[in-house]
Amino acid sequence: MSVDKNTRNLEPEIERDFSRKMSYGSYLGLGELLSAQHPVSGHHDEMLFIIQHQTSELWLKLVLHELRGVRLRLMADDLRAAMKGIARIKHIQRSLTEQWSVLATLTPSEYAEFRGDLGASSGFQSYQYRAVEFLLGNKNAAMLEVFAADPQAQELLAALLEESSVYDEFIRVLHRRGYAVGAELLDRDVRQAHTFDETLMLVFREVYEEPAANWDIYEACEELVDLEDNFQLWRFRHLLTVQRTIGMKRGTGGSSGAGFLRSALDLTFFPELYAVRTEIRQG
Ligand code: HEM
Ligand SMILES: N[C@@H](CC(=O)c1ccccc1NC=O)C(=O)O
Repeated sequence: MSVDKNTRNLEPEIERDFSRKMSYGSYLGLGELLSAQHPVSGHHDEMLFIIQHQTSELWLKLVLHELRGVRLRLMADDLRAAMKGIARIKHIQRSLTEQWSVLATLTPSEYAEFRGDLGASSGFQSYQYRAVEFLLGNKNAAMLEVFAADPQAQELLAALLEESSVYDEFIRVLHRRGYAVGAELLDRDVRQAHTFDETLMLVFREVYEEPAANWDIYEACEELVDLEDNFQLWRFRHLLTVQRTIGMKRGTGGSSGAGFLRSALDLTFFPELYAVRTEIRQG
């Protein structure tokens, strides 16, 4: 069908009556989604700030959903299906990191006009962000305090704190495959952050020294490194955005600000997978 006067004719078969049928908007809950933006300052740029956070939270919701799926597939020893989930998460992470450039168009002067209206609210109170950290194995029970006024969020984090992480389950796959994973690691207190384990690093050295003999594990290890890399890139872009927007001011959430965020770059999910790089012996 050709276009006349730069106007497209609507084909007669196109559905028009949604009084009894599910429509695009009703399926997606757009009524709710698009009425959830409530600027408090009256400043033009606050809409950007709100939407940047809301889209990030939506993607975090999917990351959590996929991480739970990955954990289940690892429990079922289905490494290939687990890797499919990680591949998707990696794309979401790239999108989340890329999105910082939109917020970087907010100048310090513009932000200063409505920052005071944000009160004590801060991304530090993002329970989904914390849930992702927990699911990857960086548990921190002290984080739960912040959610005392939000019982649903606190319960979700309390439950995740008690559960095994994606990394715990990957380590169990290694054990079931016959790799020499230490018993202390298999019986570790999952409420604590995972910390460096020498025997696990030695298992990875075996894998990395003979990739062909350990192919799917080797591949999974590299996928996990990608995941941590991407997570750190997001943190770093957040730090840079914070520095260019509020400099060295304290955070609305009460922290020292940039210094506190920089210290998050020292956190690690899969320390043995980085340490093994130093240990690989030359052939
Ligand atoms: C101009 C933009 C932003 C500024 C100036 C900013 C600033 C800060 C600061 C200073 C903190 C430290 C906690 C505090 O004392 O408040 C923080 C934490 C945090 N922010 Fe932002 N932020 C910005 C945008 C965002 C966006 C778009 C997200 C996306 C969800 C986000 C998510 C977080 C998270 C998850 C934390 C906790 C990080 C951690 O525990 O290491 N922030 N932010
Ligand atoms: N912590 C930021 C405020 C902020 O960025 C923020 C405020 C409310 C909801 C989300 C936020 N984003 C990230 O921290 C600041 O100190 O300016």
